[in-house]
Amino acid sequence: MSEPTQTIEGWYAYHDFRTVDWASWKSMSPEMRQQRIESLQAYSRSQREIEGREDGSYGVYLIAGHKADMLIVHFRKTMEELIACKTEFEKLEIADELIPAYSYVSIVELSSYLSKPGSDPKDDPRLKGRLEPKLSTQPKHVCFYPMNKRRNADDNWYMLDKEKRIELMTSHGMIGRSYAGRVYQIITGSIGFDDWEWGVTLYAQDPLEFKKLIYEMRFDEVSARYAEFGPFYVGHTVDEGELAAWLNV
Ligand code: VOV
Repeated sequence: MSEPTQTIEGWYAYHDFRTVDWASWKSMSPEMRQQRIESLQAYSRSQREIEGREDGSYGVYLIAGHKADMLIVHFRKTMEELIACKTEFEKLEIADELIPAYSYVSIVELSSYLSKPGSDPKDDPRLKGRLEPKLSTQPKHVCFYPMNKRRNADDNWYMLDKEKRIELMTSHGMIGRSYAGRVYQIITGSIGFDDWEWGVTLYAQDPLEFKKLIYEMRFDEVSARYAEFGPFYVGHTVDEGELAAWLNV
């Protein structure tokens, strides 16, 4: 058996994709719409306060294409809190108009591939920011997709020996680092939690950087040979005022 890679985990993550039922939304009276928008804004503001308490993080995004219209991301200390976030949202009146399109449950994960042998990654103070990322400080655009590492008879990531996996991940890290300051990645592990093995959440000021980075990685062996991808979602962050303007009919 190959030696499993040690991982350390941070906040639990819930990516909640929604589609607006525009027909139902448009058929409401302006007063009903306004009331629902205001309660969504109040909910959103209260969720954002979690960052100040360092107990989690929250972000709202508009999504391009027909797969979803918006994305709400919750980071929390426990799985129970993720469920509470979901329930609190569903109890809002406007949730009846925001139809679930996709969701992803995972936990922020760092693997030990590139850490120095013998060192305890938990001793590194820089890690806190990576394990407990603040969504409010991320660049404007977001890209999310789930992925697996392949387990075919010929190409099975989980049967490679540790040295080979370190070699491949080193090459992966080098490509990623050439995008330093332009693309920020949050890797969340989801084995046992959701249908894929990882969620990849990327942030960039310019969405074209997503295409450039992901394309370049396709040529790198770890992605070319071992990666399998789920659906891709791309969009940008909005504050409460922009959210209200977007919902305004
Ligand atoms: C800004 C870009 C960027 C950078 C700098 C970066 C670096 C790194 C490092 C240093 C490490 C390993 C240690 C750790 O920190 O965990 C990882 C780990 C990982 N990555 Fe990565 N990655 C990036 C970006 C990046 C992208 C775009 C993808 C999607 C792949 C693609 O083809 O679409 C990805 C995937 C992953 C995954 C699934 C893991 C976990 C793999 C496992 O088997 O455990 N990643 N990644």
